[in-house]
Amino acid sequence: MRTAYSVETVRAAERELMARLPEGALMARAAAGLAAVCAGLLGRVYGSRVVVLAGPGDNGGDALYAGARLARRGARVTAVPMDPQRIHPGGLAALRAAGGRVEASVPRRADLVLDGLLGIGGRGGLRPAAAALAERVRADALVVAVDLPSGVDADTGEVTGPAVTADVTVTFGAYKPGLLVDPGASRVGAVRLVDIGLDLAEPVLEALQHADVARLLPVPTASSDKYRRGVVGVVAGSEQYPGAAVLAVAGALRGGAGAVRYVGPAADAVLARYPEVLVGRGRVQAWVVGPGIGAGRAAEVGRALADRDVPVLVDADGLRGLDPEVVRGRRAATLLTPHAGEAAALLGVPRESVEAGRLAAVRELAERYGAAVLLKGSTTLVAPAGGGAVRVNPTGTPWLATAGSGDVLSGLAGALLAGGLPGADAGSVAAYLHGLAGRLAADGAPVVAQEVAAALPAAWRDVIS
Ligand SMILES: NC(=O)C1=CN([C@@H]2O[C@H](COP(=O)(O)OP(=O)(O)OC[C@H]3O[C@@H](n4cnc5c(N)ncnc54)[C@H](O)[C@@H]3O)[C@@H](O)[C@H]2O)[C@@H](O)CC1
Ligand SMILES: [K+]
Repeated sequence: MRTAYSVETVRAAERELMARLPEGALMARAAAGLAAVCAGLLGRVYGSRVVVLAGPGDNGGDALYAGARLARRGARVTAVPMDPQRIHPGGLAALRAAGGRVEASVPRRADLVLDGLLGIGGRGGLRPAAAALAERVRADALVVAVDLPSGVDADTGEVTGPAVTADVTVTFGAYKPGLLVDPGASRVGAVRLVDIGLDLAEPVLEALQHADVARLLPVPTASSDKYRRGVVGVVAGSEQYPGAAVLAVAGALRGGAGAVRYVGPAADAVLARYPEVLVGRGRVQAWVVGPGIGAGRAAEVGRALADRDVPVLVDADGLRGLDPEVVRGRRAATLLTPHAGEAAALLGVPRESVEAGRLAAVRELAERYGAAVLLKGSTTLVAPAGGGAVRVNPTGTPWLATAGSGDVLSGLAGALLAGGLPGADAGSVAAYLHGLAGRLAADGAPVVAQEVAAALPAAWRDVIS
């Protein structure tokens, strides 16, 4: 499991460690790790041109000390302070002693730029002085962000004004949520973690890895029959959107359902493609309701939710007008799977505010509905029902933003619910497999939803091998 920690937790761990170490030891560790990554990126340090954008705090200190290390190895290092009156004194002295220079404006030529403007102490987008420096960075220089790209909020990934876009981010002690959640995540480039010995408490964000998914996947045993493996009831599709039913069923079948029971007006289309499907109501171990059902079918959603002891996934049109009290009153797991627009409608806010504050939105929905919530998007997030760490999905490809892809995901997550996984596990494992299948199917080229479903077995095998 990859874990990310809040600024508060990182600062607490830092205080605790600093109390036991000589003054400056922690910053020296950070700077040494940073300089080593930069040296690796430069290949040849001697004679290279390095620019250090130095902010007023310790982030600038890290960058200046790293600059000093590179200068000692023969790099031509120029520091440009954001505010000449406020620059880390120790870092500045070290850089000068190593032969580095200080200039008021960004040099025209650079091989590597260290963004040490703001770290975890940054609040909001870059203010004008910092933004002006960041803008002058030449596109052909490698940009290495110190701890995080300046202007990205460490706790949320929110970007509320100008911000740096890095090729590489060297982060200290722990991943911060802002490195893993969009829009911040799309500005970090490759992330390198430098261990500085922090002893960290609870993470606020986690990302599953292959081994975690392999451990969570329900695998049939010799004593399993189709009912124990889970029957998934799929209420999906309409005359207008029969394909949504076919794709949700495909996801459920490929997700390891013992059987799929289809309820809705697209039975012919479903059976034509999957003759193994049962049609009509009956006992199920989980319901998937909503993909492509269109408007005016709230009664069917209500009927699934009224089955209080059976896990239910609600997606797409099923989410319209969903009553928090009904969801909160359920005993079995409920998993809601909105995209940003649907989440915005549930929260009564504009879509843009969900996209800008994805972590806050998914937490708020989980809290309001007392349900696990999977918020789809460029970084899919899954919040558990009872609070606790949010999962961020590390797999996926932009090619997955294709019609019907979400229907496959719903069926897949429904199969995992039927297999006995709790809501947030079902959602995060489904997102992981779906993203992996998308990558395998797309392989750098456009992909359609059916192919994502067809690639699920390959993704499954990849995870367990
Ligand atoms: N906490 C830790 O465990 C460690 C922290 N270290 C470094 O220290 C950094 C944090 O240092 P600081 O607490 O000094 O904070 P920062 O260096 O992130 O920023 C501090 C100052 O920037 C200014 N500022 C804030 N928002 C701004 C904005 N939007 N535009 C312009 N100026 C703004 C404020 O004056 C603020 O006091 C970390 O990111 C990391 O680089 C490392 O040295 C190692 C250990
Ligand atoms: K930075």
